Amino acid sequence: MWTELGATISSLAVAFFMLDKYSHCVPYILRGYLARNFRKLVNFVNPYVEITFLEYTGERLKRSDAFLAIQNYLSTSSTQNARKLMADVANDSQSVVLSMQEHEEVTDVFNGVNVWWASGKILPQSKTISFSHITEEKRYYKLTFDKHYREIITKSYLQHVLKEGKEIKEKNRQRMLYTNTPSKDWQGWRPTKWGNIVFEHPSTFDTLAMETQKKDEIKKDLIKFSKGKDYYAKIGKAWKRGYLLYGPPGTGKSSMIAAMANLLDYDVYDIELTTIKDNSELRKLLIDTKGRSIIVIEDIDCSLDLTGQRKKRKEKDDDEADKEKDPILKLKKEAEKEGESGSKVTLSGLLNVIDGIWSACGGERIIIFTTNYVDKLDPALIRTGRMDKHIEMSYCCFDAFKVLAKNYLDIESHELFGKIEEVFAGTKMSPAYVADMLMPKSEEQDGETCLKNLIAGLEASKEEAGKKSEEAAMLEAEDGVATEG
Ligand SMILES: Nc1ncnc2c1ncn2[C@@H]1O[C@H](COP(=O)(O)OP(=O)(O)OP(=O)(O)O)[C@@H](O)[C@H]1O
Ligand SMILES: [Mg+2]
Repeated sequence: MWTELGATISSLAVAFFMLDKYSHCVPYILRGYLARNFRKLVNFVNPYVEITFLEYTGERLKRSDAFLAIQNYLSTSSTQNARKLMADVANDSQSVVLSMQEHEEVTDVFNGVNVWWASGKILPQSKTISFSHITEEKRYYKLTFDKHYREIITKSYLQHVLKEGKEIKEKNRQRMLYTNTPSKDWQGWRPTKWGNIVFEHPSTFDTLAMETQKKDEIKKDLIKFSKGKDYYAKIGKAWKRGYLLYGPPGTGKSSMIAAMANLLDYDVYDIELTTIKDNSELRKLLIDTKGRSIIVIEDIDCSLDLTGQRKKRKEKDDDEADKEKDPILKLKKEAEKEGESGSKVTLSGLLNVIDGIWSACGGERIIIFTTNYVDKLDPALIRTGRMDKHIEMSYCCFDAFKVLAKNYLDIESHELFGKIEEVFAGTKMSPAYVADMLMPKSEEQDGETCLKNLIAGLEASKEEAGKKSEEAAMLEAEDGVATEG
């Protein structure tokens, strides 16, 4: 095809050169006419149409869905045609998915019509380090076809490619766990806002120890959300849902997130707020997340002092004047500045990301905040509508213990259960502790030994708690006497 086209164009070029050389022989009017219409002439004899699909559209904020679909679609046809391929592992971790490398070409046939796909990249114009996206490499796919088939290709064929590509992507999809990278890595040859690894957490709702009724309610809520595309469109709400998970350490908040992701088959984006410079960076990160995902901000109360930040900064400014005077303090301050994370994400920035106008990009997303101290959070952050559902992860109850005993020891009932239920009343033990007690530590330890160990542990902690409360009561009484005195 290219040889033919090249030959035609070079013949035209030769004709034009001859025309120019012997211009004195050609009438002036005809010469002008030919010059003006040279391009039209080339287009006329060129029987092919080209369509380019760039990897990034819209000022590089989001990867083009079409590009990804084409990449997946070509992964099947290129395996037979292309000579340079790239390999990746499929989601079963057993097979390999191949895709064509850059500057490769493959042919495809649709309803008897031949089309040609070529992959390529536009390299940066200069290799100097620049912070402008213009200098970054741009990958693309180029589709070439005979212009007589314009209708069938631009309509039916492209639709077929996008549909097939999406299906292949879904089939080969590996669920990912993403975490945000520092913004200095967002520029350059391989911009990456998110670092990722394959998500393989084994936690499920079956392994999660909590009251059965509460667990079922959460499961139903999640499934209803994931099937709610049309419903959310009907009521005019962005297709997203916020969950607040709160409770003491080791009560299964992180395990719950993993179980949710496994139930819905979603990716997980774990946002580390302290490494994000400002609200605009936070927004960019959010835009670069895909649908069908869970966006997590763990320990929201520790991530940023969202409420106190402004106050602290003001106090700092007041100190500034004093430090300027003292050279040692000045040096210390500079060193501190270097080590500082420097995050300027504010409460309003975070709220904007959760339910501002940008939050609707993508759809089908769950936002989860976790905290050990729900009372510390700003009410604006957790009001209904922002965090649609508040889930308390509490200390281990007998119901939760039964789930753990079944999972860890394969025991569904035992004569010691009565005793255990008795000891559980009034103890505050995290499921993490109970799970650890129930895990056999050697080949010799059987289920009964583990249950006995648990009873001993629970009784010991109950005794200790009793002693502590006695001591506290005594201190209180002493205080009372002292104040009276
Ligand atoms: N409800 C639970 N069901 C089953 N296992 C649990 C549960 N809670 C805790 N565990 C066990 O304890 C470990 C720690 O739990 P997890 O990390 O989910 O707690 P967390 O609430 O996120 O704690 P933190 O507040 O410290 O982050 C888990 O790996 C799991 O084995
Ligand atoms: Mg956790």
